[in-house]
Amino acid sequence: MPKSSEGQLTMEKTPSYYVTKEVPARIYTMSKDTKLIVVVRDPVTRAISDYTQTRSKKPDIPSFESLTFKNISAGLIDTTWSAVQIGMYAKHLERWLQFFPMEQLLFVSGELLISDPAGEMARVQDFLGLRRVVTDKHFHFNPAKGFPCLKRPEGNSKPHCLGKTKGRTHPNIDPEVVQRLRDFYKPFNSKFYQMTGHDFGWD
Ligand SMILES: Nc1ncnc2c1ncn2[C@@H]1O[C@H](COP(=O)(O)OS(=O)(=O)O)[C@@H](OP(=O)(O)O)[C@H]1O
Repeated sequence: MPKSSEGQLTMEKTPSYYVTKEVPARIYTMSKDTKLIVVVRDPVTRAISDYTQTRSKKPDIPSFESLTFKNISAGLIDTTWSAVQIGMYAKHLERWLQFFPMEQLLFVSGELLISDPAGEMARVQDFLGLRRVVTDKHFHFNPAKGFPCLKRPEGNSKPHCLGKTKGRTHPNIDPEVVQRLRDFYKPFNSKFYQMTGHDFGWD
């Protein structure tokens, strides 16, 4: 990581850090004061989003339904499938808490990042000890995309939306499978709400 000068913050983003076993110890060794920000969303939607992303690169992969189960008739969920495993947020958090206190972690709601981006960005800026420079003036909701886009508060420049690979249409998943996943995640979600002191409203 490059060093930050006075008045600067160095930031780095890697989605797989949160779930990679060796990472908390490595970051702690690098700098134990590091602040950690994780965007989390409903783990069921997250799994479907993950699958949609993989399928866009490998269209021949098996169905979501068949990948979800180790044994479909016994209803045994395959927790080794990364799309399922990543959403067990409480399990991953336990590893982080062996190195970092909860005060150094911020969990941003992926749902609120869409419905109230300025509100979530206020939490991020407060957490980082920054003035609230990014506000609702910086967001423009694009109804066609169904997502907020970034804009400059002054002038008429075109808002910047995320690219086509974000916000893809998800396939329809068998509602029974969705319900089985909901039931599976329930205890992990409750534990996560309890650990973070924040109810993300996924159940
Ligand atoms: N403003 C805005 N514009 C577009 N997309 C948005 C936005 N805010 C959040 N999202 C959601 O971000 C999801 C993609 O994020 P990823 O976690 O896949 O990104 S990354 O690959 O880890 O960088 C993506 O998930 P999918 O809808 O499943 O594609 C979006 O729902």
